[in-house]
Amino acid sequence: MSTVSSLSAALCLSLLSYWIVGFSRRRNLPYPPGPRGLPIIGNVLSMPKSHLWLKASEWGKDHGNLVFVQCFGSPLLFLNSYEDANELLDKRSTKYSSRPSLVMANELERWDWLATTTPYNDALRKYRTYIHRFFQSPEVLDYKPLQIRETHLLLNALLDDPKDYAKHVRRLPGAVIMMNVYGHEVTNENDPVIHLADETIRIVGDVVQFPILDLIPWLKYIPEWFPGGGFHKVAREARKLSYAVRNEAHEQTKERMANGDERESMTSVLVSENILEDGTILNEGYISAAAAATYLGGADTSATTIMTFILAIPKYPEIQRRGQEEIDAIIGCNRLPSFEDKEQLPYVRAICTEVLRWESILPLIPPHFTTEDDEYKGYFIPKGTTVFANAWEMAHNPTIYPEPHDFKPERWLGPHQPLRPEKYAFGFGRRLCPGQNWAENWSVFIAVASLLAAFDFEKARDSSGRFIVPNDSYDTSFDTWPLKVQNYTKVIEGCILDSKFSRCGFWSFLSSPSGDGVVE
Ligand code: HEM
Repeated sequence: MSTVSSLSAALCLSLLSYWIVGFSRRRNLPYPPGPRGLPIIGNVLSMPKSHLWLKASEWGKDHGNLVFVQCFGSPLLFLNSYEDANELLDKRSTKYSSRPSLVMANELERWDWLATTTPYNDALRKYRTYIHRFFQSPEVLDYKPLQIRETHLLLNALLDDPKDYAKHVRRLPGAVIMMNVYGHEVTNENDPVIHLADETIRIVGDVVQFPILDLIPWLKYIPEWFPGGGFHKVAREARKLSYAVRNEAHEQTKERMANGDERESMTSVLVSENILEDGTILNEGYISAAAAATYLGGADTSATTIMTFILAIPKYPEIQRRGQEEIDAIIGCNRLPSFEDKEQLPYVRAICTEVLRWESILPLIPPHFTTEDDEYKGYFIPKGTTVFANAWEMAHNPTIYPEPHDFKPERWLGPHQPLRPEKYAFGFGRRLCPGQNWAENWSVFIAVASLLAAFDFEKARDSSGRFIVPNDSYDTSFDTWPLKVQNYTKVIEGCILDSKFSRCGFWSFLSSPSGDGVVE
């Protein structure tokens, strides 16, 4: 079949689905407002290549907080306000908790086992139960000492090699998660398990190259030799990776267990509990999928949060000073912060909260998908609508947060605080991030408090001694068009800090081999 006839067939199919959606619409209720689209293709031409959240905010200015668009008959709804997201995604989560089907990612590359892309089904409920059990509170795995140890390793690495700060920061959550999930110890920067997982994150991000397949799913049938069939090769490579990332570290954990060399982890506990008399493991596929999804969901997001702190702090020396004064007054100079200090460090906690708001780590919450028709505020929301909560717009609404682009921890002090970013930054309803507690309450806090305690951050200078303006653009790493799940990863390129290790003389014990954070 020629390309032209393929496209005509695809357009006919799209027209049909457009017609079906229109037909099933309840005649007495309109769709929510939105920009006018063209026949058949709808709003496809208005969809930006990146930063869809900004476009959704812009549409919101003209059409209100609910914005409805269509792409080739597929309905998309943007929720620009927390109230609407809370009402639909939290309170009506029975209807709003699935995920849209992704042709390239799920069908061809076989990432369908990944929690973030799985529809709301039994497998997802299993994954979430597992992750919750081990990550929701530190009681099961007692991950706090490990977080402290890895944070101290980060401080040491920054001391030795401040220029590579991004690499050191990235290691921190990755190493803790690998230990929690597999009992795998990350000993150096060339760790093969981390390398495989990071490669996976990159490849999943590359799905963006083939948006057309999600728009016109029928195109997946064109053969590899046919013009435009290059996606088959990419999908083949990705399938290998999908298999490897789910199974390799899992198998290594089983090997360690067989050799009596296991360290307690999510995988080792679940495998032991599910082993049958004949040696097979009940639910093994779910166990390996949940474990792999944990790293993929938690490493980049947590690292980006800490990087955002490092980006903010040299721009606001006054905030750095105030945070350090609080730490010095409460903790003094003889030890580094511990989790027990958290209650007594309100300003440091306020910095962590502002980090979560200031540069929304996931500006568009990964899309939810409706599994039933719904009515809301007099509008009709059809089954099969892809729903995006626009966390960026929620976090930068000037009526809630005056001067929203400024980094102001003070917002989070005192009795009358605005809407807290935890309410939307970790998503909604039945898809709420299962790593929220691990990240927010433990990992990010201890990293921020320890970095403040140990370092003075300031902008680097050029050879003439002038401050270099940090490059604060974020990389978008995971981006599935037209769904545009944008997940910032690497934050700052080029210079950002001269970490002056002048604070309290902590260097004397940090650079000691134990790095245990207590001055002898
Ligand atoms: C500051 C760090 C983090 C942020 C900002 C964050 C944010 C999010 C968001 C917005 C979602 C989508 C929720 C939704 O669809 O409504 C999500 C899902 C998810 N997160 Fe996190 N996350 C973070 C850390 C973590 C950590 C540490 C883990 C693992 C321990 C993790 C594992 C997951 C998983 C597995 C999902 C998929 C859940 C599902 O689709 O049902 N995340 N996260």
